Amino acid sequence: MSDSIHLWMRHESRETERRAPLTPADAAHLVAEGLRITVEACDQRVFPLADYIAAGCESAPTDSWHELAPDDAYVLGLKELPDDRTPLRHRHIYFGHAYKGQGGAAALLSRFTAGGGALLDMEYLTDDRGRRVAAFGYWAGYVGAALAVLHRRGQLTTPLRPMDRPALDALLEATEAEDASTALVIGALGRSGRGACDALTTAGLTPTRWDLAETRELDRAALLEHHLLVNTVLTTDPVPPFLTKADLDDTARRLALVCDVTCDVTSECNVLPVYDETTTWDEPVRALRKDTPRLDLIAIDNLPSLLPVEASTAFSAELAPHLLRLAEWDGVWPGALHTFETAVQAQETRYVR
Ligand SMILES: NC(=O)c1ccc[n+]([C@@H]2O[C@H](COP(=O)([O-])OP(=O)(O)OC[C@H]3O[C@@H](n4cnc5c(N)ncnc54)[C@H](O)[C@@H]3O)[C@@H](O)[C@H]2O)c1
Repeated sequence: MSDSIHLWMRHESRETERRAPLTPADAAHLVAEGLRITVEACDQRVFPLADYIAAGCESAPTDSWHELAPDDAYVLGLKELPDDRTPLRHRHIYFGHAYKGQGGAAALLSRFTAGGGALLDMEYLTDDRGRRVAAFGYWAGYVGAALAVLHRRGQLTTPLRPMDRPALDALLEATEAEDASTALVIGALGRSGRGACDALTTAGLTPTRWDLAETRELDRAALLEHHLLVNTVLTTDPVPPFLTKADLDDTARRLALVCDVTCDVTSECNVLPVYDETTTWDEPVRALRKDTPRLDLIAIDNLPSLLPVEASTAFSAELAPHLLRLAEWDGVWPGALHTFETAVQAQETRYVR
């Protein structure tokens, strides 16, 4: 039984974030297994609060975890916490983006150290073979590639709004005639890569698929021959960049659009160090070069939110079995805590030096 575990699913502070890490159906299963689950009200969440209450969860006001969540509750979320610099005393399960030298990482880790809490980062919940157990990658890749295709076909309407897969597929299929674009997906064997390839296939294209083997010795000329590049690489070690500013100025390149699903913009591991800022739902496309020839960028870091039901349902199904194992503190959890503690130690060592 897991009756000592209290999960507190918080409100997401990003207005565009409609996903949830746990669906009402999976919450019902966890409650039946003895977990206590509190769900904060969240206007934009795709699943109504009433569905969680019907599933046996308790409710709490928006953003109330600071004051109301007991110290031993696990605060569950997806994206960033409000940036208010308060010390963090709980164990938080979410995507912290704090271990790869990203902007704001040191400040976030310091908040945990100050409050005595811990980050159990969803990106670092891994199995015995080091593979992530729960990820949104597939739908990120799917949506990213779909947006790229629609932009190339002049069919991308802004601002972007969440939809469901049948509606997105209908757009891709309706615009397929006469599109002779060549598309390259790098990281094609991963989750996002598979999603990207599936969307491109739905759109009637046949993507070139590169993964580790094909980039070991990067064929830059072949890369620049494609009209569209979708980057879905996940690397934790710095590698030589796939694109440089010199490539952007290459007048012979055919490459006209880059969709960076990875969005590791401020990280040391960024394989596309040719831009500094992600793009948004309001302005999803930015020109990196206006001529020589034109090169556009799509780099949206919350792509799966555009298909919130499909993305949440897939993610929750992967995560829920691991939440059940919090009580025994086995499986993915000790490793996630160790990763956090290692990051904190590394930060403290840097400060001492
Ligand atoms: N933009 C978004 O909204 C969004 C959402 C979810 C995930 N992501 C990001 O997408 C990225 C991919 O996630 P994933 O779940 O697909 O990861 P994954 O581990 O499933 O796949 C990554 C792939 O990259 C390949 N790879 C690693 N280094 C490579 C290299 N040097 N050359 C070629 N291929 C290489 C791996 O072999 C693997 O197949 C991550 O950085 C993740 O954070 C972005």
